[in-house]
Amino acid sequence: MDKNAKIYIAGHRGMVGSAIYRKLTKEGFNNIITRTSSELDLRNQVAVADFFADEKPDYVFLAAAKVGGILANNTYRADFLYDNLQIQSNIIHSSYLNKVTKLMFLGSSCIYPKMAPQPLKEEYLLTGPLESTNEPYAIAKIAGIKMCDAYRQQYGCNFISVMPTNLYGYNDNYHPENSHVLPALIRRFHEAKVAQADAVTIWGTGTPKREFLFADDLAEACYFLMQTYNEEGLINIGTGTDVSIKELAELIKQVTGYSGAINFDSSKPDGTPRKLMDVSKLESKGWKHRINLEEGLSLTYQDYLDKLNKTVLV
Ligand SMILES: NC(=O)C1=CN([C@@H]2O[C@H](COP(=O)(O)OP(=O)(O)OC[C@H]3O[C@@H](n4cnc5c(N)ncnc54)[C@H](OP(=O)(O)O)[C@@H]3O)[C@@H](O)[C@H]2O)C=CC1
Ligand SMILES: C[C@H]1O[C@H](OP(=O)(O)OP(=O)(O)OC[C@H]2O[C@@H](n3cnc4c(=O)[nH]c(N)nc43)[C@H](O)[C@@H]2O)[C@@H](O)[C@@H](O)C1=O
Repeated sequence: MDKNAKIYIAGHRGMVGSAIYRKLTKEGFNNIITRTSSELDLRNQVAVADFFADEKPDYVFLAAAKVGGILANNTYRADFLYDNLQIQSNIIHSSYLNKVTKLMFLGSSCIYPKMAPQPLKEEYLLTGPLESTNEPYAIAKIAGIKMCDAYRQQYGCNFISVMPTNLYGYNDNYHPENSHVLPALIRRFHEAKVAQADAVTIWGTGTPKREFLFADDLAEACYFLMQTYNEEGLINIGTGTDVSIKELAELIKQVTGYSGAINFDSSKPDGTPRKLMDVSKLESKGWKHRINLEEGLSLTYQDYLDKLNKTVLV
């Protein structure tokens, strides 16, 4: 990528998009274009077509999506399917029409079958039933992978698909119900500490295992792959190690300095029992994560505290 290349980051205000923006700016790219969702609703086919025809970007990072944790995915099933299909279809098709040099589509580890062998290899895609809580989101993401492949096969477009594991970091969403587990627990433990509460309640049994990657590490991987990887299919991005939700809760308890008890609410869904990425394909290409969970959690908690000083969280 030339430093003057016109690069569109879709979703630049989100956790991932903002990390990619920071990385590209740090690397000296000076022609990055962005739009907020109120300036450009990516579900709107005509608006997206006009935007691409006017701007004609050279590279596209597709990091805009309807995103949320297990409860949001399960509750807003129609929105997760419709919004994501619309956003990605509009951007991918307009990228083809306007001869984008290269596009990166971001999927998610939830595209793999619920009971797939661990660690998850790229070849396990479409080999079994999906986890029901996030099936609509996963179906949209699988459609995105297949769309990138189809445009490559039929039109020769260099559109690639990357599958990040569960992410966390700066600019995360701390909504008490709709967020992912890691930001939800940072907020819950912090608020329990301030309120001197006796116990914090965690959803589910605490036994599911998850792999967590710091969003700035993901941005490094996306930058690396945008320059070096040009294949159809998919490539996992993760750390290759995971923890149970109970272990995560203990770590967050420590980082936030909370001293009470931890309870489990098994009426809430556990979701997929485990989704550990096989990162051998990525590592064989020369990329490895740098920030471990303990370090990333401290950075994220500090970001949460900074945010609390500036805004009132809903
Ligand atoms: N968070 C995670 O754990 C994981 C995320 N991913 C993937 O990474 C990508 C980014 O996720 P993340 O950064 O966490 O998500 P965020 O929710 O933090 O950011 C999503 C961004 O998408 C934009 N967006 C959403 N809907 C629209 C719309 N209709 N029109 C225009 N823009 C829209 C928002 O823009 P605005 O701010 O302007 O409203 C927002 O900035 C997604 O593809 C997601 O599936 C993959 C694996 C795990
Ligand atoms: C990234 C990924 O994110 C989603 O899948 P998920 O991995 O299941 O995500 P999650 O972070 O919401 O939960 C992880 C685990 O943690 C437990 N858990 C405990 N306590 C809280 C809690 O307070 N909030 C949340 N959200 N979960 C909690 C929860 O019960 C579950 O066992 C997808 O829908 C899909 O969209 C996707 O791709």
